Parts: sequence; C-alpha cells; structure tokens
Amino acid sequence: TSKKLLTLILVLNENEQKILLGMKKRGFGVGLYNGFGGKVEPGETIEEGARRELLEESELEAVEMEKIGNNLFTFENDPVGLDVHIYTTTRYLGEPHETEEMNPQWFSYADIPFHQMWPDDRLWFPYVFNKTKFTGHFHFAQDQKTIISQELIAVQHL
Ligand SMILES: CN1CCN(c2cc(NC3CC3)nc(N)n2)CC1
Repeated sequence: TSKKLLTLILVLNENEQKILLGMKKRGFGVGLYNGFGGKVEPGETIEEGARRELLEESELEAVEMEKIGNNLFTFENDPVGLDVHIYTTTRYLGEPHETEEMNPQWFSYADIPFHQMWPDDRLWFPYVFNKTKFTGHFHFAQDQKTIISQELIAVQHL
C-alpha cells in the first residue's frame, strides 16, 4: 500500500486551556471540526507545509511548532493510506479568520465537539493535551466512520 503525506496543526492557548478548531467547509472531512492542514507540496518540508496550510486556512502564522504525533490512517479496500504528521503551536501571529476552507472557533479542552470530529480524535487528543508524543495507526472500515483496529504508542522522540 502507498501513503499520502499530510499535515495537521493544532493551535493551543495553554493559559486558557483552549484549542482552535476549524469547521471544514469543503472537501475531505467537510462538516467536521479539525485542526488545520493539507498536502505537503514538492520542495517544502513537512513543517513548512503545515505552517503554510495554517496560514491559508486560518490566517494565523505559526512562529514555533512542536512535532507531537504521527498517525497512519488505512481503510478497508483502499490501497492508499494517510500519513498525517501532527504539530502543535502555542506561538503564532495574527487573529483567526474564516477562509474558503475553514471557519475557526475556540474550544475549551473540557468541551471539544468530538461528536462532530473524526472518530479517532477522541483517542489521541488526550496525548496532545498532556504533551505526550505518540504514533498511531487507525484502520477504518470502508465507511470511514468505523474504526476496526487501532494502535496508539507513546514515544520519546518523533
Ligand atoms: C488534511 N488532513 C486530512 C486528514 N486529517 C485527519 C484525518 C483523521 N482521520 C482519518 C479517518 C480520516 N483525523 C483527523 N483529525 N485528521 C488531517 C487533515
């Protein structure tokens, strides 16, 4: 099976224990809240790709980013897996604004709208809040809603 290289960046306000999530307005994951991200373009690093997508999708510029996780998503009867490199940022410039792709909104860590998010998120978000680096593999049914199997490992270094 082959892998598609993707990014996901989560914007955290640690003082207020809040996370910025975007309501996806089109494309893959439309109608779900998520962090910001997308494909990595030729000639850019994964981190540069994550920074670019954050700017395009929220108008925020990440000043520093921390690599926090790497999730592999595979699907029954689909040869292409999604290799999602996950970052957090607590140091950023600008204010979040609605764009063509995303409508951003702040959420307290205690009331994340997991019922309107990808089903894997409730499994690995706690690692993000605890600053525990992780690798995950989530094998989905063809419906892209049911998780058939999963593996989540805390790691020292990514
Ligand atoms: C641009 N990317 C697309 C993939 N993506 C995902 C995927 C995901 N689960 C997979 C079953 C779909 N779960 C989160 N939270 N994000 C990050 C952004």
